[in-house]
Amino acid sequence: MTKVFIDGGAGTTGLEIRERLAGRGDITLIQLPEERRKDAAARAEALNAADVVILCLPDDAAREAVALIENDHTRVIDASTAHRTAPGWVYGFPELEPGGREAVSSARRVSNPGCYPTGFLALVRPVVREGLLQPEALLSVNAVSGYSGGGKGLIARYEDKEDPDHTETAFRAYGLGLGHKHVMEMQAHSGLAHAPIFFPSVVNTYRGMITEVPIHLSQAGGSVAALRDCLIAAYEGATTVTVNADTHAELFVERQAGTDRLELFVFGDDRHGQARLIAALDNLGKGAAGAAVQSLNLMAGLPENAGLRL
Ligand SMILES: NC(=O)C1=CN([C@@H]2O[C@H](COP(=O)(O)OP(=O)(O)OC[C@H]3O[C@@H](n4cnc5c(N)ncnc54)[C@H](OP(=O)(O)O)[C@@H]3O)[C@@H](O)[C@H]2O)C=CC1
Ligand SMILES: CC(=O)N[C@@H](CCC(=O)OP(=O)(O)O)C(=O)O
Repeated sequence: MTKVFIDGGAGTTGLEIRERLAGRGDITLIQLPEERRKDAAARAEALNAADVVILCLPDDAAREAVALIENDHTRVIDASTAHRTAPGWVYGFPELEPGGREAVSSARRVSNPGCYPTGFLALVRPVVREGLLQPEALLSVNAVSGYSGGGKGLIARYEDKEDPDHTETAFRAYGLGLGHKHVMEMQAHSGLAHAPIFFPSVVNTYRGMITEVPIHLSQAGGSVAALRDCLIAAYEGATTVTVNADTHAELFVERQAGTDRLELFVFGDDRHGQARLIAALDNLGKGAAGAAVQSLNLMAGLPENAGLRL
């Protein structure tokens, strides 16, 4: 029986992870009473008693939680941005690189990928690795997220009419200063020499995400089929990542809402020399809780897809 403690278990991602672990006979959850869930001493005790801890905290609190671990036994999955490019941390995306599954299985410290980078990297990393796209390529990423992607604070902004920043707008672009916290992660794990230009946005729906990378075929593989074949080969045998060969799909942001799947598409036309690489996922699924539970399963030697919504 694997003992798991979710630090930040009352937050948006923490609650999603709890739902996926509920009723499982192979996991025991260590839980703190509501009044002690932010008490450093209580957290330290739970962090050190667990086999695996999952940090669903703001970045600074996640760093603090890691510092509170004083033994060699407790293994960590950090859902925050704090350690995604940090030395000594394994990137918790088992399908992304050959050997990724083994790396996560044996890791003591795993950083859970960001929701936007999950879609971007799934599309771009295999194409760079196989040499269809030069590392010097200059890319852009357009993405749209459900508002749960911003956690309790952003959920309140959309759902609580008393919130000072309440909005009912359908579409909101943000990160316009081009310094979004996910950009470094996207560059570091893609193998690109230059950071992509990132255009994130939020729509007035709770969950779901679409991430797109537009590409000129003259700098990427030469044909739509070459790009699609590259992705199909990269994810052969993967169960959470699939490549859909539909060339005329209409994509709704909620397409994978409520699932832990990551679905990839390559649209385009060789005659126009352009392609659109698109990923559909749930920001709270493969973009957060689903990925964390998948890593937990691998680290604990349990069936990789246990508890996942596939
Ligand atoms: N939402 C998403 O789609 C995704 C989120 N993430 C990342 O996951 C992490 C959690 O995000 P999310 O669940 O959305 O955020 P939430 O704001 O919904 O939840 C964070 C939780 O952490 C608690 N918390 C804050 N500080 C402390 C502390 N010092 N000790 C104990 N608990 C604390 C908060 O308490 P309180 O309830 O009192 O505020 C809250 O319950 C973040 O780093 C985020 O970037 C990653 C990918 C996707
Ligand atoms: C809609 C929205 O606000 N999304 C969040 C990203 C959510 C997420 O992925 O959190 P991590 O940074 O831990 O990966 C944002 O852009 O900051």
